[in-house]
Amino acid sequence: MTAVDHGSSDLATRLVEVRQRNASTKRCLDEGHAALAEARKRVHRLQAELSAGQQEEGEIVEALGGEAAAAAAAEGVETCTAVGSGNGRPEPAVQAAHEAALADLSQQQHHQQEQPFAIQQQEWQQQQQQPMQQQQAWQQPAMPLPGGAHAGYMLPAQSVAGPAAAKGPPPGFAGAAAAAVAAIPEPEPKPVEASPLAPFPMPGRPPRPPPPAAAAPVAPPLPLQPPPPRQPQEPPQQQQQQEEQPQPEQQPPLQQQQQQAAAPPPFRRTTGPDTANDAALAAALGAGSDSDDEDLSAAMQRVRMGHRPPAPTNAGEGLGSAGRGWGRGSAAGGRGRAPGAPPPGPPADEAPPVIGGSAADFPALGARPMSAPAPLLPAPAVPAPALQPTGTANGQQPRGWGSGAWGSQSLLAKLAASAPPAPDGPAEAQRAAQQAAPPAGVASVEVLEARAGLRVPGDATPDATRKRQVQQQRQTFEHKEPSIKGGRHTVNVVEGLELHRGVLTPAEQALVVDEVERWKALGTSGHLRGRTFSASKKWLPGKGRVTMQFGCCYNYARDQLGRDPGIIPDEVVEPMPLLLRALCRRLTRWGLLPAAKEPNSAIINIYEAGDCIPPHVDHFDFIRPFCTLSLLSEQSIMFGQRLAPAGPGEFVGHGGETVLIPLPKGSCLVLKGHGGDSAMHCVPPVAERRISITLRRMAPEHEAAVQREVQKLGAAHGGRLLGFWEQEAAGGGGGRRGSGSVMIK
Ligand SMILES: O=C(O)CCC(=O)C(=O)O
Ligand SMILES: [Fe+2]
Repeated sequence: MTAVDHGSSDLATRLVEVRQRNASTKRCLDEGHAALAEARKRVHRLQAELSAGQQEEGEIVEALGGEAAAAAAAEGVETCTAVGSGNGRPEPAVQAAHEAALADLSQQQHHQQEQPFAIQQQEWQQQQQQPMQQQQAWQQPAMPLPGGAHAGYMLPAQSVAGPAAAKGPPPGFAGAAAAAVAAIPEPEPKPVEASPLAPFPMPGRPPRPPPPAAAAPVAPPLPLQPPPPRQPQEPPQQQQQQEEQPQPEQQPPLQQQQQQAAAPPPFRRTTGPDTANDAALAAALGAGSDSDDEDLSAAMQRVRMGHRPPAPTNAGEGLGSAGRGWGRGSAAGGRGRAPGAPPPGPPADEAPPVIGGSAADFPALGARPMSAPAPLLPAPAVPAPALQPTGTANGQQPRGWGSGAWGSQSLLAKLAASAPPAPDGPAEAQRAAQQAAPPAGVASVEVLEARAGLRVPGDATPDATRKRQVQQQRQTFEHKEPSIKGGRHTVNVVEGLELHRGVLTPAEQALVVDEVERWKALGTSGHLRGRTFSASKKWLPGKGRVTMQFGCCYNYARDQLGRDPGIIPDEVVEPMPLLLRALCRRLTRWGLLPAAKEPNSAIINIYEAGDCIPPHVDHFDFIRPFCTLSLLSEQSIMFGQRLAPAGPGEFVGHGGETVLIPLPKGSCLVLKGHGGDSAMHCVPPVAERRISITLRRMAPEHEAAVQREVQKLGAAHGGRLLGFWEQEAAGGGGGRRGSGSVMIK
């Protein structure tokens, strides 16, 4: 055989080998695809099953009525009292019966609400006498927590250290297929078509005997303990995997325990400074006079003199000046009370009783329109502020409300363009800020923020410094529980949550609160478009949560017109005010949210003492991550794999387990991962007035639909829609009662 023969035979052998290997790889790939398809199908099936279960559950609970359901829950019956939830789809007759029952409740609520609570207390006391490690954990939260048994404790404001464990392949797959499947991102949690975990989604539970803890009294009281002081710098943490094999519980470090025992700093009040009017600023900036302070002042003055409704007397009050966030009542609400502690909220003689209940009970946005949408007026003889062409934000300009038709883009573009680079240290920050200082005549990001009403004029703290300070305080959380899916898995209920403190300084909080109060006054007097503003009927004390939504209309529950929970594009609401857009821009500029996910919608919740928001998972019409900002008082948000109302203003977790995270004033809680996708959350009755601003970005298809409707409405009137703040800035007196909006060609 010649050398050439040898060569070609080697090649032939190699060819066979390579072909075999390729065939094998292809087989694995096919297997991977098949496994993926199966997994997707399974997820879809489970979600459909869940949706159907929720619906059935809602109907049963609806039929039972709030009180009976609460009693059932207190008796350990597995029930999720999503009374009247959108998933429940109550028939009109059932709905009417429910309304009547609730009306009765409003007459007799005092007596009726005592019963479930009494039952719970009794059971709780009985349970206290049982020497269970689990209960000791509740009583002694600062002590080491037993594995998986620490129910309902106040989650220490503590970062979770440690790298995320590598996510192993799902059981049953091996080799390349397993790797392929393991590498697949979690399927989009969208496919629940009927009502994906919408309003107060009480996810259905597979039929199985209740776990031992479920039969226990639902009220594992939480210890009243102050949240620990802010931690100094903490390195960024990797996300925890959602479900892991059981691991030994981590014991809180001694230092942290001591910090928890420390008394909170005194609560102080200040009066917020008057706010600059963002509308006037936007108009002036939009007209190209971004450095013309005279124009700005004149426009602001015009707004203040002519079009500003009287602010409520409490506007701007109640802000802790220290910004440290240890407000009173951080452990208030829900099942998070210490044994023997009084119910949450203000003293009994001034606190209205809270009735737990349905989506419809709470002033759920869009649950039912409180008033007919404001009629459109013909185009007024008001000159439109000349708006600049849209700019780019961090290179990725969100579409929708942020662009064109609804307002000045120029300010936001400048905000983004003038953002200083990320610094590495304090000196670096200063240098970076100086280097990034815009040339003469170009407004800096600090100035632009001030013009948007977000930053106090004269506050020259470099944006880069603020960004670094906030980033250094990022906190992540861990609370592992046995997975409700069963098996040996545990789940970190709060995986993916991030708490960022100091996103707004106390003075900035005052600015924002002042604006929110002003918007509320506009809404109360009927000056905001359609369903932008939604107030409680107030026929049930304690349910007076006022809500305002900007950017899109969102149905928490099925509405009177039979529309499902989710974004309702044809209910056009006010666009995002400039202040909120500047705030969203800050969040992306500082890296709290990805630039591509900059929020374009907002829901503002104004809680009076005793108000709450029932358990829910935010609708998947909004993408993750999203976030919620806290103002006025520090209150706690509760998370759990499954949460359900268990009595008046009482929420209980699956097996009694809940996690409370105190939300300091000026902080921003980012929700994603398990904490944003799967775990439920609620805000138990608040002890003090609180405002939260939930900022979310619509999924692209919804954003497009909303935009279409806005344009359609504009075109139908031969112009385009202006937001209320644009009208104010235009000096057109927007906010004429009933108008809600004007058209400007
Ligand atoms: O008030 C909060 O912090 C939470 C609000 C919330 O969960 C929501 O708007 O979906
Ligand atoms: Fe929420």
